[in-house]
Amino acid sequence: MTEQKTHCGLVAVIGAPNAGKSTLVNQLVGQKVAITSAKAQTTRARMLGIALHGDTQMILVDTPGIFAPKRRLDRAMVSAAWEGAESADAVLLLVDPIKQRRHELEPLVEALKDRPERKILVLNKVDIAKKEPLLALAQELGEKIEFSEVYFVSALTGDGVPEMKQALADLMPEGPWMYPEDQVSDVSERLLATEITREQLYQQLHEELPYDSAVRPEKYIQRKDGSVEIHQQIVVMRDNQRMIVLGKGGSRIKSIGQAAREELSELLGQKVHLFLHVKTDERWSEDKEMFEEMGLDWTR
Ligand SMILES: Nc1nc2c(ncn2[C@@H]2O[C@H](COP(=O)(O)OP(=O)(O)OP(=O)(O)O)[C@@H](O)[C@H]2O)c(=O)[nH]1
Repeated sequence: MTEQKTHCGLVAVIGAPNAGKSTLVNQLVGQKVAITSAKAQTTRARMLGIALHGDTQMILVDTPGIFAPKRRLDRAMVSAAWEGAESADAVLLLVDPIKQRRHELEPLVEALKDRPERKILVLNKVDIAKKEPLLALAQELGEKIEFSEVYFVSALTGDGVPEMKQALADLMPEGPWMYPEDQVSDVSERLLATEITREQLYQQLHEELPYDSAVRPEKYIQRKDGSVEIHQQIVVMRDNQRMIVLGKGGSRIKSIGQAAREELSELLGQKVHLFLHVKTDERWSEDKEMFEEMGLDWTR
């Protein structure tokens, strides 16, 4: 019997905030591994999504949107993004043709153009974008960066994604798989659980909740009856934000907890008991321990 050769490689997904990177990674993996939201900069730490295609395993690095960093949290996010791109077998530049802003794209173009990795341009949101500006943008970017390929996709509907996935798989070098066949991400269930709560916070509070909030894992207990008990702390900077998260008579936090619990039960395939606590800590974004819990590097 001839042994079948496997392929394995790294694909970095780079793009401005809100371009749809997490949505694309979820689509390529075939299940939700990264949270998404209409609020920019939802993705914080670098995370891996693991996609399979035939005998090929692709390790997708979903990077936080790159922007001009000022605060420590932002700087840590940006450096996590570039570390993700290093030594990748392909770097995907994902662009939202509708909302892309010049000042967000420029630094990306500058940083990418001389990099040695194979670069692929992916124009996203074809489900809502008009064809003419889409082609013009592809041409404009193609003049600045040497892309080996260009794809037009909708990460949301999946349109164009299978063709792109096939092409990416073909680029991956021969080698053993780095992760077991059934593993879809490198994020622990404990951390994924906090991300699901954070997604609900964003979805239910929209612009009311500033970007300065975090969800920390407190306890994660597997119960003997097959269910899991999860305790998390929602940290905000100010007391009025705490009141917003709690809502009238605790109604908002209840609804956030309920939605997060339902989604987690489905993802984990077991019954979930979720306990959320809201805490005000105006200095959390200067807290080393919290940074490390979120998988970010404090020293940047
Ligand atoms: N119509 C449409 N919307 C999309 C598409 N892809 C992503 N979106 C939406 O765009 C928003 C941003 O998507 P995300 O996947 O969170 O974007 P991101 O690039 O990971 O964002 P950051 O975490 O801020 O870096 C969400 O509301 C998505 O539902 C698409 O192909 N079509």
